[in-house]
Amino acid sequence: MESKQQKEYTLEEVAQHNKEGDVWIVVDSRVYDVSKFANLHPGGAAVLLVDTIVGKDATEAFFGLHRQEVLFRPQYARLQIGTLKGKQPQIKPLAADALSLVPYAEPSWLTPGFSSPYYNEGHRRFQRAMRKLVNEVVLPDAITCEENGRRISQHVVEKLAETNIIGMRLGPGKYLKGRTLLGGVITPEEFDHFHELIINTELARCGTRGYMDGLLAGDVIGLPPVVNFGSPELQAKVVPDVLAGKKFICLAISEAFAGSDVGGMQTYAYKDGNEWVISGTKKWITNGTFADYFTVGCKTEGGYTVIFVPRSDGLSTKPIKTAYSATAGTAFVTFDKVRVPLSNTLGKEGKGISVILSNFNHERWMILSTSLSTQRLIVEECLKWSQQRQAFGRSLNAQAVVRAKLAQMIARVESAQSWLENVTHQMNNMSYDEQSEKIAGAIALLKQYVTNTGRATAEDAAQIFGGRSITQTGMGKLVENYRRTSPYDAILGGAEDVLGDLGVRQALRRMPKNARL
Ligand code: HEM
Repeated sequence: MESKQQKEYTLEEVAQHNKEGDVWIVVDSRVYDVSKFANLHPGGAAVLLVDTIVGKDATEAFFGLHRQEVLFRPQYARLQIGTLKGKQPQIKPLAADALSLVPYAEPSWLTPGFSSPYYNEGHRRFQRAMRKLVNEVVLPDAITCEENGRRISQHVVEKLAETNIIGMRLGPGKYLKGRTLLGGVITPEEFDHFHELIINTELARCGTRGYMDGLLAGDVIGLPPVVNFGSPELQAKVVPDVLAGKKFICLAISEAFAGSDVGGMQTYAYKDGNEWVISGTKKWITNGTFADYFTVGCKTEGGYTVIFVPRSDGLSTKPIKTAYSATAGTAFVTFDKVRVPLSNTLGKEGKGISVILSNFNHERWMILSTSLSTQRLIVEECLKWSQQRQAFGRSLNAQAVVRAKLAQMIARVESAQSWLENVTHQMNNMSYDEQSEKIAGAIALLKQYVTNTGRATAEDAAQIFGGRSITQTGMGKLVENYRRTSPYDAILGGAEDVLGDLGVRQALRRMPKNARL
């Protein structure tokens, strides 16, 4: 906040204000009067009074200890009284839709001078609008909710509904017909999986993993079985309200008895007249604490069946404490003789496994694309930090060992991005069923690769950030969040090892019988 009245000062004038009760400092050519603030300073008053800081240009010390956003928070911006004579501040808040100029901070299609076969002008317009919306509406809520554990704010839900992001996150489909997408930057007919990839990428840049799931991930995985396998009557009753953000749905498959091995589910449904009666429990259900609807995997006579269950008497949810934020709404769900009409069956009775499996591909693709986006954010954090952090008399990136870590990080994120864009291109050109048959294995392998490399990058980032990587505020806050929560990506939607095996088994099934060296 540089107001017009602000004066210009020389370094000599600043130097006059160099004692307790009269403390001026310079950060990035901005002159601050921190005399009164000193006693409120979270880092203490004493650090502001040392010889090398008080009355001096403290830019280097400042950026060794604070993120630049500190300077732009209104309560701190108002401490600025002027600028250094003849100097212009170099660091300014970025526009809400700005791209980062740090190398590898953006995928190559967003890097000036680079081209891509996958994206057109519509994708670029869409990306800019998404970034703006995320920075202006989603990010402030993400930061607050990640910390206080409350569910996503209703005004954000309403914005996601108004822009039809809730619908778009399900992928291209009939439910988008006639809708205005992101203020009309593209038409529903243009919408493809690359737009959806952009949504995932931009949302994940908040760097708040619990909130990323709290951001209605339940809708993304719970609604497709209704859309793809529900009766027209059920769809008419459920889909519009969920897309409008008036109701929330979640996917209830995993149990304490069965996680990645869905065949081990024990929740049981039997028929009584024209109703299902459901009993059992579900665990780790994302958004379950606040969901109105549950898409439930049940054991039934002769197989498994997926059933749509509204919240009702007999269905109870309680929060599960996890290592990430309670904003995700992770729940333990209990069904105590819950009754729903037989017409709530999703897909064919006894054929629920194929409903669940076909849903998994999109879920895994969503998780890995958000995970990769945050992995890239961490690469950007490390590139910036290793440049600004001075240790042993020089920047961290002057150390070969740090550059070697950066090399690995960049290579991991870039290789995964190329693979992801290839897979996304295949999704654009295959039906839902074809995707299950042909690229379920590739998606599983790619998810294994992204989550495995993600954790390696989280560990490397922790070495680069040192103690800052274990604090939830300040310089290392994004690294801390990612390092704590990247293991989620390696588990949710199928454990990493299981997915690797699935990918190889699918390849082995397709091996020509006569393949020989
Ligand atoms: C305009 C001037 C300044 C403002 C508004 C400011 C504000 C803050 C804030 C908000 C924090 C909490 C951590 C965070 O949110 O990042 C903090 C921490 C800190 N500040 Fe400042 N600060 C200023 C100048 C300085 C200077 C010149 C020094 C010089 C050494 C300094 C040293 C520290 C230290 C040591 C911490 C604790 C860091 C940590 O826990 O890792 N601050 N400051």
